[in-house]
Amino acid sequence: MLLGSLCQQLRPAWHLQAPPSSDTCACPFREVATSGPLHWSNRQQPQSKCHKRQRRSPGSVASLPFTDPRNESLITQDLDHDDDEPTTSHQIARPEAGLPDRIGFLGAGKMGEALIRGFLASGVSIPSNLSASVRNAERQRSLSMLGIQIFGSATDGGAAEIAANSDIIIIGVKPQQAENVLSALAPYVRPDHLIISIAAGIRISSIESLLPEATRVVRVMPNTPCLIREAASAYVLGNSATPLDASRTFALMRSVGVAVTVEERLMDAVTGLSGSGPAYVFLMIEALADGAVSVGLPRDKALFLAAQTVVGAARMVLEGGGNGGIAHPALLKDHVASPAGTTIAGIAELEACGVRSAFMRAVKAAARRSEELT
Ligand SMILES: NC(=O)C1=CN([C@@H]2O[C@H](COP(=O)(O)OP(=O)(O)OC[C@H]3O[C@@H](n4cnc5c(N)ncnc54)[C@H](O)[C@@H]3O)[C@@H](O)[C@H]2O)C=CC1
Ligand SMILES: O=C(O)[C@@H]1CCC=N1
Repeated sequence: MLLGSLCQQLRPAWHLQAPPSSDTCACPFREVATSGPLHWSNRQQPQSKCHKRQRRSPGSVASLPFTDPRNESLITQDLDHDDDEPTTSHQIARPEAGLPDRIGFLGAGKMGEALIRGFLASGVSIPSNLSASVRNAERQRSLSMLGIQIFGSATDGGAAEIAANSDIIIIGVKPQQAENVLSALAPYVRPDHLIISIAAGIRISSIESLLPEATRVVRVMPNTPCLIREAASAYVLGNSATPLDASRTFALMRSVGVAVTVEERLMDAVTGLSGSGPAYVFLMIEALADGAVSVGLPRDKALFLAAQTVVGAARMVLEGGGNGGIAHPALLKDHVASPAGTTIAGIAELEACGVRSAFMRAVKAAARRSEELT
């Protein structure tokens, strides 16, 4: 109720778009909802979809004065991702064959495994359509427990096996290993392959220069919450990637979280923010819990409350803007801080420690490092 009244006060300044007046949504996404060729599903597709289905809004505060990226993506891309629906048989189609895409990983470490587990959990793929080229014997054993096909090192025959058994090939090695692995892959790349690189810093032009002419390449920056289907990913198309490749990439990444398109010059910024960001937040959660432990809270309860506080606050930003929009965090912050209260005392300490500047510097430093990896 308090949030609602704040919204009323601030709506003229912050809320630019009037919501649809009835339950019948006229958004453009409705038009494309049934037209996408991408889903190979034995479930009946919904009759219509619109942006209203993306998030349930628990209240409204005030939307930021820009287009919500969730709507932008969903208007041009087709993927049904409803948390209430079962998550099976929702694989991405290989349009030429009318079959699900087979996805092969060249390198499947922490990020590759997070993607594999996320794809399996979402139902966007099934074990028999997934494979990985894995160098390390212990990882081969642990990944084979997922039921996916395992091949050896990419530079020792694995790349050929992955190419022969995949429609989409994900480059999942460290940036420093990408050149060797791409060179090993190059002789086996077919025109129908889609190559997705998740390597930080490695430019599309570098990838394309190592592969046959007109290879279809997409660069993606995911993050580890793919594992629990809460990723924030960004992607950019290479010169020969088709609109269908964009849709397949979007469908894959949307199945494990949210995904937006950006220009390639912004991929370093994305890497510094959402690629590396989970680590900043883990550190923040640990530090919040440490603070609570230092004033007497048991460790387990401190961690639990700290993590849920971050989840709750993030969801208020994502869902509190009304009509599915994003709320301004400053407004939400003001609403927690009472005059002469506890919160403003805590905030004064954070400001004295330069916490804003520290977060800004962290993102900038990580983005700079991404630039250096080129
Ligand atoms: N870890 C993260 O949060 C994120 C990582 N990335 C990117 O994902 C890529 C992988 O990162 P991580 O998973 O963290 O690293 P990782 O070191 O855990 O995984 C890389 C894997 O590639 C394997 N590998 C190396 N050479 C190989 C070869 N010739 N054949 C087969 N496998 C080989 C390694 O044994 C290892 O298991 C990097 O390029 C990174 O920039 C992108 C977004 C987030
Ligand atoms: O730390 C790294 O280099 C990778 C890229 C983004 C997140 N982790």
